[in-house]
Amino acid sequence: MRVELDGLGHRFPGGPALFDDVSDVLHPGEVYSLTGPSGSGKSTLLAILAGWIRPTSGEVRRIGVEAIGWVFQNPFGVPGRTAVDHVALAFLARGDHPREADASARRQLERFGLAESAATPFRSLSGGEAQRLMLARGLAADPDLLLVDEPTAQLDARTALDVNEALLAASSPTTIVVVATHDSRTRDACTRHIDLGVAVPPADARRGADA
Ligand SMILES: Nc1ncnc2c1ncn2[C@@H]1O[C@H](COP(=O)(O)OP(=O)(O)OP(=O)(O)O)[C@@H](O)[C@H]1O
Repeated sequence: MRVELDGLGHRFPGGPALFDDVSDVLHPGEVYSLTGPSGSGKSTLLAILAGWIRPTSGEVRRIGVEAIGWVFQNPFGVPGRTAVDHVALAFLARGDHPREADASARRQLERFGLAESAATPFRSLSGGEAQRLMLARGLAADPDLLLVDEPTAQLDARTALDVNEALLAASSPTTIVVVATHDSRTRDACTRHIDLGVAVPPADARRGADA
């Protein structure tokens, strides 16, 4: 299984070129950071990887990738359901027996430093705990490709540190993980890096488009 990025570039109609000629091959077992300044197209590239947006140049080849999961920057869950319920649901959806699903969910929570919060309702989790729960749940579903958009954007520095540490636990031999971030510490927690570089100033980009 792999995802091949072949000369990817994108420009929304009437907008500047966001990135150009991005090529890489993504493999399971790695956690890829996707960095670049605000507006450089990180979220757009995630959407291209997911197949939601067609790039204006180049091609994405998803080889053997069927299930794609997302973790968004705003954690969402069922307020009254416990942390362990959120993760167990992913195992139940994979066909596990409820007792096995519960045990697997607890192991998964432990991996993400949430063992103590297993019985805590989602509404009472801190922002960092909720974000780690989203990562735990995202990986529990065992997607082939997990796309994580700015996981620390809404968090203070101390809480972001916990989430960055959780990213170190996010590597899975059966999942390609891609994390869009502008946080250098989140980048450092990843095992491989894709940098979209400096955003092209709109005026220059338009001149390029008109040329
Ligand atoms: N559907 C769309 N149509 C037109 N322009 C868009 C669309 N989606 C995003 N853009 C523009 O494309 C640019 C890149 O957006 P994107 O969200 O991909 O960047 P980003 O690097 O993730 O930014 P940030 O770090 O601020 O989240 C922005 O200027 C944005 O306004």
